[in-house]
Amino acid sequence: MSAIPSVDLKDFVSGDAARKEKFTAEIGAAFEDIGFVALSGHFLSENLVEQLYAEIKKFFQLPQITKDSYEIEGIGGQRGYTSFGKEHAKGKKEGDLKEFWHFGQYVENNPKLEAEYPDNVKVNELPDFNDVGKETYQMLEKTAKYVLRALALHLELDEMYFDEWIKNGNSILRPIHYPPITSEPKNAVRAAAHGDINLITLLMGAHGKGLQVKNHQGEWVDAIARTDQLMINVGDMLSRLTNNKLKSTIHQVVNPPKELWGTSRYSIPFFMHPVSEMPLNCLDNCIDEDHPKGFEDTTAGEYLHERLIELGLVKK
Ligand SMILES: O=C(O)CCC(=O)C(=O)O
Ligand SMILES: [Fe+2]
Repeated sequence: MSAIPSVDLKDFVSGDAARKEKFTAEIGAAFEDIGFVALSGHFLSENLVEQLYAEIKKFFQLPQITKDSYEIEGIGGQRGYTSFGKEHAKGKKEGDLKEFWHFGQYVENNPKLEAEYPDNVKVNELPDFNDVGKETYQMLEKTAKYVLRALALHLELDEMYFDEWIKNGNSILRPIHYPPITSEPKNAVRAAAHGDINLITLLMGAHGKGLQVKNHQGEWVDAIARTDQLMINVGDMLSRLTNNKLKSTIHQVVNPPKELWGTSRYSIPFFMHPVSEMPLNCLDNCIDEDHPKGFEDTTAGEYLHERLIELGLVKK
């Protein structure tokens, strides 16, 4: 049996109260324990997923000089391309063995946020890349909205509690390419052990081996999803908000065995962020004598800024 429980979002949106409660209880229990679930019944079609993989493979195969022209100074890697080895996990000096692209929010009817967020970057060489990225972004955002509604119910909040904070939120869709390994990586790994910064992460591409999650015994367990499932996990923002009732579990992507060094890995996390004003102050109903308040008050914007400095993406 897999260490990661499976849930089906169709239960939540079925219109059947018992199925909705079942989904809420299952995902709530999983997020209080291992912090990860494999989710089917999401809003991504097979066709869209195939198209996105095709586009991102084409992008990462472009000449390095073309890719470099999409790496934009001064926006902390928040949009466009980030080259190989730039990002490192918190507290680690070796860069991760990956290059990636960022799609950001498509703001609607909000001039303040349009000014706050960097513009999305258009890849001129690939006519469909941008539209396919946008559609995937919006389908994952919709999936995340329902997952957060279930979590709100689990936390005994209003079902729509997160809705106002995630509308036009600062989420990021990050197609990642881990290239073939060509020489002994020493201490560097594809993605060193880390917790995600955001509220929740929806990960496409966890079908092969590589992603591992640290369980409560401190052992690394494989997190492998079926092809129709997204891997979903709690990020540090949600862990803070819930005073660590929901667990942001440390995970990593290990290097393959030497005979597979010649293969690339492609994965596509969607990091669900709220707007920067969202308070991350621990919820009152998550604080009691046995669970004293464990985190200082902050906002999503302040917290994100602090964490991007630690990752080497933003300078102080
Ligand atoms: O590549 C993966 O499967 C996971 C990547 C990851 O954990 C991350 O980018 O935060
Ligand atoms: Fe992660």
